[in-house]
Amino acid sequence: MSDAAMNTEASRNGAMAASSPSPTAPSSGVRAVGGEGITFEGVTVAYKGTVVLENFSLQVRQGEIMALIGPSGSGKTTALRAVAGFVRPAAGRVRIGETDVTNLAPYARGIGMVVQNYALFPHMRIEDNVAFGLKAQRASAALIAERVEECLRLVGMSGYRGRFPRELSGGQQQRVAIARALAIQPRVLLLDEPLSALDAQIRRSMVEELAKLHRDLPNLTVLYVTHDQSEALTLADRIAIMKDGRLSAFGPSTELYGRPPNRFTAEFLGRANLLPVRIEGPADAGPMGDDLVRVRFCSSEWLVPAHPSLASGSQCLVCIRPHHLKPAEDHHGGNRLQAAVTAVQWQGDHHAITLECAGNALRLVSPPLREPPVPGMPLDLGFAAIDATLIADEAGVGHG
Ligand SMILES: Nc1ncnc2c1ncn2[C@@H]1O[C@H](COP(=O)(O)OP(=O)(O)OP(=O)(O)O)[C@@H](O)[C@H]1O
Repeated sequence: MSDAAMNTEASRNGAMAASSPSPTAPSSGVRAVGGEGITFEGVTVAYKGTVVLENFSLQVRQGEIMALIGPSGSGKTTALRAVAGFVRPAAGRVRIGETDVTNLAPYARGIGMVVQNYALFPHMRIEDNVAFGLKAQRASAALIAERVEECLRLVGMSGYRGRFPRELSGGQQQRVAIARALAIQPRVLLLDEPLSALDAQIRRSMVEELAKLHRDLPNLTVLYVTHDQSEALTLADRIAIMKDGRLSAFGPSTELYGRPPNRFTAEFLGRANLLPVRIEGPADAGPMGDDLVRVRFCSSEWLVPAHPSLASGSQCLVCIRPHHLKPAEDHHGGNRLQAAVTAVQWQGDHHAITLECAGNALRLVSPPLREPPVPGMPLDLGFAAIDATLIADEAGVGHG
C-alpha cells in the first residue's frame, strides 16, 4: 500500500485503534502509567503527494503536558496521528521513550488516545468500555477489575459503571473515554481536541479536571491538540505552535505568552497590541538590571527590553498585551502614548476598550471602571518597559 493510501486508510480508522488494542497484541502486564517522552525527529507526512507536516521536530518531556496549537489545517492532528501510528511519515522518526516506534503498528505503541467525539462503544456498559483494551490484552479478571475501578475513580465516574454511554452527558462520556484510554496504562496519552464537543461551561470544568488528573498522575506524558489557546495556557507546561505544517514556535507557556518570539505567536496566543517602532539605541540598564533599548514610535520614545538579534536602526514591532496597557493616571513612570477611544465594552468582570493610535488599533482590558471612557475621548496610556517585547516582523522559530 502506498504511503498516501496508508495515511488515508489509517485516518479512517481514527482513534479507535489506539484505545482498542488488537486482540493479537501481546499482554503488556502491569506498567506504571506514563513515564516516557515523545520525540519527533524531522517528521514529514504527505497525503497523496501533498506535504501537510514538514520536517517536524519536537521533544515532549516525560511527565509534561505539551499543547500543540495552531489554526485549522496546520497539521496538529496529523502530528498526533504520526505518534499513534495512524499515518506513516514519508521521512523522519517518532520515538516514545527510547523506542523508535515509526514502523510499529498502532496497537503495539502503548498509547492512550482520546478524540473529540468520545468514540465509546454504544452497546457496552461503561465498565465494559473501560475494560475493553485490557480484555484485548488478555489481562486477568482481577487486574481488569482493579484497573476499571481505579480509572473510573480517577475521572470521578465510579457511580456510573453499569450505565450505557447514551445514559451519560457529553462531559461524562468524555470522562469515560479518558478512563478507557488510561486503563491500558499507556506510555503516553494523546488528546485530540477532547473538549471541543462540550459547551463552554463544561469545558472549563473539564480543563480543571484534566489538570487534577495530571496532578494525580504526574508521570503521565500528555500531548494535547487544541485550537483553544486558553485551554493550552491553563493546562500545558509547554506549548508548540504550528503554522502551515511547520513548527512556528515552542517553549514554556508563560514565556511564549510573555515574550512571544514572532508575530504569529503574539497574535495566535492571546491578544496582542503590535506597534511599529524603530530601535534608536541602547539605554541604561533597568531597575532589575535588564538590558533596555530606546525605541521610537511616532513622536514618542520608549524604553523596552533589548532583543538579542535586533540591532539599533532596526524597524520592528513592539508587543504589549492588553492588560499591560493602563490609563496613564494608574501608571506612574514608564512609557506613554496617546490614543483615541473607539469602543468600550463592559464584559462583567472587566472593561474592554478599543482605541486608535496613529492608524494602529489598540486594545486595553481593565478591571471594571466606575467611569469608563466614551468613544471619541482621548486617553493617555502607559505601560512598563518590562511588559513590552520587541518582535522582528517576520516568521521564525522561537525559544526551545
Ligand atoms: N486523510 C486525509 N487525506 C488527505 N488530506 C488530509 C487528510 N487528513 C488531513 N488532511 C489535510 O492535512 C492538512 C492538516 O490536517 P490536520 O487535520 O492535521 O490539521 P489540524 O491542524 O489538526 O486542523 P483542525 O484544527 O481543523 O483539526 C489539512 O490541509 C487537511 O486537509
